[in-house]
Amino acid sequence: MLCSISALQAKPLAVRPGRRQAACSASAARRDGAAAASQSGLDRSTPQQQPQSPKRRVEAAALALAGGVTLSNGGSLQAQPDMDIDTAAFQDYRDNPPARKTKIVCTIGPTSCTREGLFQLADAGMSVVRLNMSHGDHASHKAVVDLVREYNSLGRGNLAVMLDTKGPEVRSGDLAAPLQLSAGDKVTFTIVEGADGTDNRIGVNYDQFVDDASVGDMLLVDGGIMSLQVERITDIALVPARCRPARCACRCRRRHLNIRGKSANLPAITDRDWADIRFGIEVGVDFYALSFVRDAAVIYELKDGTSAIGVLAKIESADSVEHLEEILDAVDGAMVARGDLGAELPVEEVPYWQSKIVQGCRRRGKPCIVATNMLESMIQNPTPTRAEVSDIAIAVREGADAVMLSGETAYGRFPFKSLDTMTTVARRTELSMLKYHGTRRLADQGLAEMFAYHAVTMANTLKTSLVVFSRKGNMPALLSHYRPDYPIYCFTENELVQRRMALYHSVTAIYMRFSEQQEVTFDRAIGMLKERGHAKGGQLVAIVQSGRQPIWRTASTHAIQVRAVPQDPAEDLSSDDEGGPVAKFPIQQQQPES
Ligand SMILES: Nc1ncnc2c1ncn2[C@@H]1O[C@H](COP(=O)(O)OP(=O)(O)O)[C@@H](O)[C@H]1O
Ligand SMILES: C=C(OP(=O)(O)O)C(=O)O
Repeated sequence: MLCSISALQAKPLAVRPGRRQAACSASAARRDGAAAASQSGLDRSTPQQQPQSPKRRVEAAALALAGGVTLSNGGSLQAQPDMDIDTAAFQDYRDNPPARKTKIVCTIGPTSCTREGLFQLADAGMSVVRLNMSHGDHASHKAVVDLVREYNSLGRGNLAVMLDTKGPEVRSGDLAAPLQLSAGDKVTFTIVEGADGTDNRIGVNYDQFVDDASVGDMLLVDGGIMSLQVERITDIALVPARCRPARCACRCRRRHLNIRGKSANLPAITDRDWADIRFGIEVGVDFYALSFVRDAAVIYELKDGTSAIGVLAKIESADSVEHLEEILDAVDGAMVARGDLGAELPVEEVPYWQSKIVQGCRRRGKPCIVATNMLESMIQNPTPTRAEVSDIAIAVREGADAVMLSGETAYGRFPFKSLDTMTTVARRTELSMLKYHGTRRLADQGLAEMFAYHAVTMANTLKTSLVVFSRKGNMPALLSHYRPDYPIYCFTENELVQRRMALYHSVTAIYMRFSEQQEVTFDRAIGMLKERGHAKGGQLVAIVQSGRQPIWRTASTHAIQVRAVPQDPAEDLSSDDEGGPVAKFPIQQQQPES
């Protein structure tokens, strides 16, 4: 049984569905369909829910492979409205849920930096560890990276590390004691040394603060938790302001300060950031999240010296949204940093920008993280608010690659419950929206792009996972871009690629040494999928191999195949009237195209 589409660099597509392949696909399709129908007990009388005959599904797959079809759900060749809900598939998924597709970034801080804490978060579904360089020191961050390496080397998972630069941010200084303020109280922000909250005088780390502010401006503390109106600016660099809330505990210790609508006039990457960036190279982080990016120039500056490390732009300033398209063209991915974004821009504009940024990344096939305040109330409480749950669901529905926890896992009282809540909400949301849709329509016509597109269409039609072999990570990223219904298993012998995939939607990356022989490698990979419970005997998988150079000398540069996972003797070899029992793997050597 082998369905294979392959092409040498400039060759046209050839569809070669053999009889065995049709038989295998048909039997698997029948099993799928029957299982879904019996589990759901649903009335399938509407056209969209009509079970498709196995033959039609295979024909549909072949048609889809022949091109000209929009990315769609299992079997239907019509374009589906976005976020469609397929009730039968929902039931199917609920009974046999695949891996979560949306990744989770956790900020590591005092409550999660121990071996036990970090391992527990990792076991519970953390994909990427975020080091916030605004806090902690190099020694404490290095200790976290060491724990991540230990976790990965134990074979327990595949965590990536993201170093989030402090950036040219404006922050208040330390306080000797918490401040209690009442309405009408005046607060003075000053660059004069020694201000520690005494007499309501608070330090600021930015010398030009006074030049940027004007009387009447709103000064936001911690993204707007407190807002203060600037009443007076003195020539000794003081900014007195009136406190808005009736009575509040002033959360002013090392907090972000933003003047609404104005970006600070600081260098894009400060000396302190460069030191942190060098530290990132030394310890081998996988991503930089660059704070307060204003335009693309700073991205090129950073990428110049650090090519192996993915650069994500944090979109969090009025300047960055103005230059959004050029920034997204330059970066490897982005973060919707809603804390500062909602302080520099009117907060009601944040959802609009969130959608723009997520869609902008998805169009370019670049990963996007939605961050900040996702489960803020769980810093103190064991349960989320309904609004927080909806907020996560929206990010998942928009197709963000990842959602992020900040204070919830860094210093909150319920770091594990927060992660558990986020995981559950993400998965539930994914179950209710089987169909994501690719956003690019073969715009640049590259062969790899076309293969990714068709492989995803085929896998969706046949309801199979995708298996990809990758040396540089390009093909799994492309497959992820098209948001397949089922997981992408990326096999690689490059640990950097493996870790980087931790951020990409739907991708589970598995380290595996490739054999000189393609068939041995495929065999080994399918064996690993079975061992880890990702695939069962008799199931189909779509194998994709594509790149500028073939991995195996005798193989095509580009190939898509559908194969059946071999049955163990103990497994039920259910017979199939079109082709007999599913054959043992490997069934047939793939021949290179001449
Ligand atoms: N490495 C760290 N060491 C100490 N505290 C940390 C660390 N990382 C994060 N935190 C705490 O967690 C809070 C929330 O994290 P985050 O949202 O990343 O911070 P911020 O908004 O201050 O940039 C921080 O304000 C800080 O109190
Ligand atoms: C993620 C953000 O950045 P930081 O935690 O550095 O404030 C944000 O502003 O939302």
